[in-house]
Amino acid sequence: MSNSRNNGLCVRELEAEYRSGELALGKVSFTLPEHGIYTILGPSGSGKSTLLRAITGLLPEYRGELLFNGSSLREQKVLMGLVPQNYGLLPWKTVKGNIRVAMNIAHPRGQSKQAREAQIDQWLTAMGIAELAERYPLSLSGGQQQRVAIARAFAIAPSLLLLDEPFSALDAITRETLQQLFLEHWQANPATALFVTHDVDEAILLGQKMIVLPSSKNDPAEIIDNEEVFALKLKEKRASDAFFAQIKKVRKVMQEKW
Ligand SMILES: Nc1ncnc2c1ncn2[C@@H]1O[C@H](COP(=O)(O)OP(=O)(O)OP(=O)(O)O)[C@@H](O)[C@H]1O
Repeated sequence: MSNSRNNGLCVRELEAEYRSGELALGKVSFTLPEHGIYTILGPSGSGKSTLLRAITGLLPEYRGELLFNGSSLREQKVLMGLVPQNYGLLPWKTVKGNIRVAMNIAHPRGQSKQAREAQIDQWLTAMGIAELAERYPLSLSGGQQQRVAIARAFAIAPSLLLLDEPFSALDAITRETLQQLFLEHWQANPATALFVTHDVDEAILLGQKMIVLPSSKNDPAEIIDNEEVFALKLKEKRASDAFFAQIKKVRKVMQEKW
């Protein structure tokens, strides 16, 4: 039986390998409360994508436990929105078609066709890409494809939202705009979210906690509380003392663990 106390995603001693005897992800444990957002930092190869793959079910073999709302994640149907590193868009579908397919799969007996189309239009407008609706993914820039992937992930109203470096292809200004957009939409459409990034500032700006994976798979991950920064408005965060203090803290952990 689940209760509100253990609602959310619980990762217990999760460990994975692709080749026998070679750890891709060391033992990682954390509890992400329902509608919470944690960011994940880690050096290249530390297992960030592997962790997301285990959660989505794309990596069927792992040791340890994954619980959602108190029960095994694998034994229940949890609607997940994934923004993968390569955006994962279907090249033969238009922008609108990509979002439509995801919505049809996620909610096969959902709203009327008309309501669904209106919702797709709303998400495209929210992400500032309404004019790209009939374009095909290969004709879009990396940043535009990322917006489509984010719109698609939000449009299915997932319980779990998993983002693997979603803003990596963007210039600094567009990245800031999308961070703002992302936070606004996450607040209005709360999902339990894990956000992988290589960018320390971004991890501190977006996460209630930061999970820092070590380079050695035998060391434990470091979990850094970030509620003070998280409580501020995004625009205020960058100039706050708390933000600079967190940068120092995260860099110290990186020096010790990377
Ligand atoms: N399909 C695969 N087959 C074999 N080994 C893999 C596979 N995918 C990842 N690995 C290995 O697992 C380890 C963790 O990889 P993963 O992609 O999870 O790291 P990451 O932290 O996401 O890296 P990056 O920041 O570079 O994206 C690495 O040593 C990698 O070489």
